[in-house]
Amino acid sequence: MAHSSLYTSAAQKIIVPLDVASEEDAIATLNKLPEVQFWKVGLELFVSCGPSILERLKEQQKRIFLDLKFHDISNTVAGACRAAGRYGADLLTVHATAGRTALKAAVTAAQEGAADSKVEPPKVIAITLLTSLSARDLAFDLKIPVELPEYALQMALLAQESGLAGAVCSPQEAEQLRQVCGDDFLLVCPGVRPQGAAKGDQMRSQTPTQAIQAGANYLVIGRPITTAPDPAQAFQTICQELEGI
Ligand SMILES: O=c1ccn([C@@H]2O[C@H](COP(=O)(O)O)[C@@H](O)[C@H]2O)c(=O)[nH]1
Repeated sequence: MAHSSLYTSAAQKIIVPLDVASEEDAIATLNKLPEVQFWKVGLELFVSCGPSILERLKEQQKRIFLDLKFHDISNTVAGACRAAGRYGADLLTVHATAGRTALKAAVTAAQEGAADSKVEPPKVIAITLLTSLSARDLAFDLKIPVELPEYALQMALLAQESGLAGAVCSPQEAEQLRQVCGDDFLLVCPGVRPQGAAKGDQMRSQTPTQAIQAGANYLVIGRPITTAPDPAQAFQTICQELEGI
């Protein structure tokens, strides 16, 4: 059986970030990983080369997670989401800590932007707590006197109450968020590491199998794939792991 049909359902759950600084490098990454259907464009690439990379992805019928993590006053978040809504991305991020008014404004504005350019609106999802932060960081540096799982849950509930479609959380919090927020709330999990892979700056990681079993809809997996000696093989190995669940 061809790899493309064997790994289709698992492949659709994996979002690979294009964490590179030029459109040329992004296209080179795309070409190395033709099986990847869902790509993430984040701050490094978008700030480096602007929205033209989104056009390149759409030309190839790829799905797009526009991970710009807006965090500002509500008027500014709304303006950014209106502009981002015009690109036809599938997912768009804002920080939950922008607050209820900004979150509500983000959803409305993303829909307005999409209507302007006659595309489907992106699903707006909230960052609960960056996966690079530990319980220690939360308590001692951010001075937030709440246990980390409870904090992530409260941020997800704030997002849900504000009309967002889902949240970004670590796989370690996914099970609780799935139980409380229900099956219709999207859970997108970065911080996913195959067994034995380097964690880098990810502080709350789990394996692909653990993340899916905990209730994640999508896994964001970057460096374990993109910096592997054979990225296509690394992607395929993760797909095989997920097909075996
Ligand atoms: O809490 C968050 C939110 C976003 N990310 C993004 O996911 C990828 C993870 O890349 P790896 O190479 O697999 O670590 C990266 O683009 C982050 O910006 C996150 O890690 N945590």
